[in-house]
Amino acid sequence: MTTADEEILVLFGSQTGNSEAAAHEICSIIPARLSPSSSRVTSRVMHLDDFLELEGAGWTRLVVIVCSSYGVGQAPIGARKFREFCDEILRRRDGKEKRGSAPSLEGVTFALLGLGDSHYSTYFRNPTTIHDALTAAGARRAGELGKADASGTGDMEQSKVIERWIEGIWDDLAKVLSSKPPERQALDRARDETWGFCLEIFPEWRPAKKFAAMDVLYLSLGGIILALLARYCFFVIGGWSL
Ligand SMILES: Cc1cc2nc3c(=O)[nH]c(=O)nc-3n(C[C@H](O)[C@H](O)[C@H](O)COP(=O)(O)O)c2cc1C
Repeated sequence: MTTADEEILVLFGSQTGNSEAAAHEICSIIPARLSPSSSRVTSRVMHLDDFLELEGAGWTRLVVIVCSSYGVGQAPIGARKFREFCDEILRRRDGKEKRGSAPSLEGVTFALLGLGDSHYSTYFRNPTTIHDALTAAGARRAGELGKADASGTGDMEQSKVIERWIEGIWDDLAKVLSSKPPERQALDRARDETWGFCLEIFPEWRPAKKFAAMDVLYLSLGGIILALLARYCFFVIGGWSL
């Protein structure tokens, strides 16, 4: 008998496509490498920002993150909002931001492959920030923190480091999946608190007010009154003209 499917999200941010290619590769291998005979593991790949905004931060118990640094230690395309999210967690941890608290990511485990270039004085700043923020919020890291340096040479060439990290991560990921799963409430709480936190820092994400039942009632009443008025006018004007 097979048990329920388990989904792993592969989240990325990438300016020139390297992290994106690695994320897609990891996502395509996950089902074959991590599905035990008794269940099916599925995977989806998406931008870190889309995970927050479009997926409403629906944390799975295991996420794999692949992300580079861009600008001056900043986030690349598809990870800028996620970086703001991480910066805010660290500001609150360090007491630089007094209001509110950071979301709890207890129950979430992440694997992280970071890309950067050691020629920059801000080498690896973005992956480091992601790592520190997630752990500060209570998430646990699985496996080695991957550090793929675009200036690496020989054995440390970036593409080789990426392939080695991908080849070496499966036992760590399998260990997470074979361990006791977190309580459903823990992941629900991580999702709700992350989403609430995002609404604080990105107020523009607040959904436009939907029509409530009372709005529909008032609109219907308004329509009926208008129809009655029109009918009244029709008879009055009709009566005069006779
Ligand atoms: C304009 C520019 C700015 C960059 N800034 C940084 C940086 O601040 N820190 C860093 O570690 N790497 C930096 N990098 C290097 C990239 O992170 C590296 O090339 C990486 O492989 C890009 O991966 P991606 O294709 O997934 O974006 C920068 C690269 C460019 C082209």
